[in-house]
Parts: sequence; C-alpha cells; structure tokens
Amino acid sequence: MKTLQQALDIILAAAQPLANTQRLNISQALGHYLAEDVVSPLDVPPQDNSAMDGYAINLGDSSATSGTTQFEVTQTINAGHIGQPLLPNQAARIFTGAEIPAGANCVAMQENCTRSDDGQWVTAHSTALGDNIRRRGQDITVGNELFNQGHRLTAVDIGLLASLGRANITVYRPPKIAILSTGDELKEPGQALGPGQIYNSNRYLLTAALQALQCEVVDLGQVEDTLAATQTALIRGQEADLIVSTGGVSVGEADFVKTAVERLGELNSWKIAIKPGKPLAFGRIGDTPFLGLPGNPVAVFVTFLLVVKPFLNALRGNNSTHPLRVFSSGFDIKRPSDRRQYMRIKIDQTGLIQRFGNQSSGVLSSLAWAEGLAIVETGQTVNKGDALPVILLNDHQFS
Ligand SMILES: Nc1nc2c(c(=O)[nH]1)N[C@H]1C(S)=C(S)[C@@H](COP(=O)(O)OP(=O)(O)OC[C@H]3O[C@@H](n4cnc5c(N)ncnc54)[C@H](O)[C@@H]3O)O[C@H]1N2
Ligand code: MOO
Repeated sequence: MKTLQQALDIILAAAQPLANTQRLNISQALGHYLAEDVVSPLDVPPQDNSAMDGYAINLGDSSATSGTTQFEVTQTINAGHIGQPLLPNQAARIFTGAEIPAGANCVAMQENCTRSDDGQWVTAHSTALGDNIRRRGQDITVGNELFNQGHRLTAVDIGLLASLGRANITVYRPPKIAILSTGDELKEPGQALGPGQIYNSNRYLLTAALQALQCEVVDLGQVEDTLAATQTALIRGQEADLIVSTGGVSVGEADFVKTAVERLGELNSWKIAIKPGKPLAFGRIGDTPFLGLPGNPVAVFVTFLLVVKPFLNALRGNNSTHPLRVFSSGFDIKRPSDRRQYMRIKIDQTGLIQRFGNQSSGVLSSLAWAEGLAIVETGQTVNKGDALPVILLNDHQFS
C-alpha cells in the first residue's frame, strides 16, 4: 500500500495552475481564488479620525482635561467634512469618523463633557492626550501585503478589499471538473427503486462539493455499463481540467472505467493506506488528469477532502493544507489498523471527541452527524484521554 503522501506527491505534480483568469467585481468574488497579490495602495484609515461622538480638544500645555478647564467651542465637524485648525484651549464638536482637525490632540466623549448654556464653552472629565483618536494607518498602511495569489476570498476579505478602494479583482476562472458515476445498481433521485437498486448519492455529493469550491461541473451523467458508453463519456470529459469518477476502482470485474481510461490514456490503480478510501486510481485521458475515487459515499467525501480538494486548490495557485486541531479521545482503540483511519467524530460537552457507532464507509449519515474526522495512524492504539488530530468539517466551508 502507498501512503497518502506518496499518492499526493504524484497526483499534485499533475495539477498545473490554470492560465485563464477573470476580472470580477468584488461583490461577485466570494469564495474565488486570487490570481494577483494584493498590496495596499493607501493607509486605512486615510487620516486620523474620531472614535467617539464628543469634542476634539487642543489641550495646550496640559496632558489631560481637568474637569474644570473650559475649552472654547469653535465649530462642529461632521463625518466627511474637514474642520478648521484648533488653537490651544479650543475645542470642536465632532462626530465618530470625522477627521481630527489640526491642533487637536484628544477627543473627549460627550458623556464626559458639560457644555455651557450659551454653547460657547465645554469642560471635560478624564480625557488624556491621544484618547479616542483613531490614527491614520492603524488598520492597514500603504504597501502592506494583504493577500497572496491563490488565497481564497472570504466575506471579511471582500470587506477589506472594499476598504482599500478595490472595486474589481483578478481571480482564477472556475476550473471545469467532469464527473461520472458508474454502477448498474444506481438510480437517480426522483425515480422509483427497483430490486437491488440504490440511489446515486455520489453524483450529488460531488456536484455540491465542487460548486462550493467555485468549480464548474461538467456532469457526464450516470454511464451505462458498457465499454463504448464509458469511452464516449470520458472523451467528452477531456474538455475539462480534471475528470473524477466514483466507483469501480476496487478489485471487482464488472466495471469498464479502468479499461476505458487505459485505452484512452494511462491509469495507475493504487491501494492507499487510509480508511475509508483505500482504492484510488489516477491517470490521464489525453492530457486531462483522471481521478477514480472509490464508490462508497464516505470514501468519496474523505478522498474529496484529502485528494480532490488539494488538486482543485493547486489549479488555482493555493497550496494550503487542511488545518488539524487536537482533541482528547473519549474512546479506546485496542485493535490497530493497517491503514490510517479518518473516524467520524463529534465533540461532547466535556470537550472529548466521541465517534459515530458505525464507521463503515457506506454510512453517509455518519458524516452528516459528524463535526470532524479524527485521525488514527496506521498501527496506533488509542486510550481514552490520548490526544488525536482532528479535521473539523467546518474548516472546509462546504456548508
Ligand atoms: N475483495 C475486495 N473487495 C473490496 C476491497 C478490497 O480491497 N478487496 N476494497 C473495498 C473498499 S475499501 C472499497 S472503498 C470499495 C470500493 O469499491 P469500488 O470503488 O470498486 O466501488 P463499487 O464497488 O462500485 O461501489 C462500492 C459501494 O459504493 C456504492 N456506490 C457506488 N457508486 C455509488 C453512487 N454513485 N452513489 C451511492 N453509492 C454508490 C456501491 O453500491 C457499493 O456499495 O470496495 C471494497 N471491496
Ligand atoms: O476504503 Mo473503503 O473506503 O473502506 O470503504
């Protein structure tokens, strides 16, 4: 058996970053992958401004307000308007976000201020030099490198781009991923099940997972179990950046995917030391990479996370790996496995991880229940309380 890393080294070497990029308005760019480095062209905020509604004050020779010294109120400055300079012991009525006038060296919040009846004077309690002034560039300074090419944009990132004044951004175009599922037992949702049949869940799971990662899905459909039909579908898939199939990669004989790929290109069938997800095929049809995932739905999801997602990221210049968290085990594993296991787990109220009772790779409800996948290495036994690395599913933005 190969380790997952050995397989990934070979597979990811075939992932060439896409040549095509597109310019998108930032309001359309959520989840897209940057095809440019983003450097700030300006300071944010662009000038010192007030953090509070109150009074901007020139303290003169003092370092703080006394509560008794009166400051002459010379003007009112609203956000978006520029005030006149303040002389020592002068003040300006000011509002949150308004630019600090020259000469002012603190802002007293209005709750700490008393204005004279005629409105000409103000006194302020407990306000010292620099208080309530948001300094120019305190968020971002000109020249800051904010994001690298390949970074995937979140909602916060989109807000940050807007704060730089960026209206448009260059991102990778969505890769085209062709998918096909095989198996005579498969029926599409909405149709009646016949004897020996099950619903095709992989097709929909894969489509949704690909869409969530900003891919364009080329659905080759559920292919009739003949060599000719399989070849025709795969040839159609050649226009894509990657072809992904599910099912038919194990040792069974009643499947034409392997033969069809071998005829049209090249195929390596591997056993990977992971559970689920042992059988995996990798090859190409013409120049288009081909990945054959196992048929069991949990194995599809786990290999999608561990193999397909890194491939899709690499197509868009992103080499980030799945983050691992560490939790204490709430269970024992006395019998070691010859494969690394990815166990469906939930975190209980005491912070321990508990596993789903049935870890079979045919039990898709275990994944719907799970908050994460706990990793138990090949040959490892586990005692309650042992630390285990966990992939949290929320870290993957599929929901
Ligand atoms: N003698 C051996 N048998 C098996 C081995 C082995 O090493 N020796 N490996 C097992 C492991 S592990 C896995 S994983 C599976 C993988 O099998 P295949 O990739 O060949 O997949 P199929 O046999 O076509 O299907 C497996 C399973 O998944 C169901 N399936 C398939 N496609 C779909 C779909 N689109 N939607 C929902 N469910 C699907 C299918 O009905 C089977 O139950 O092989 C083991 N066997
Ligand atoms: O490796 Mo298979 O994925 O156990 O079920």
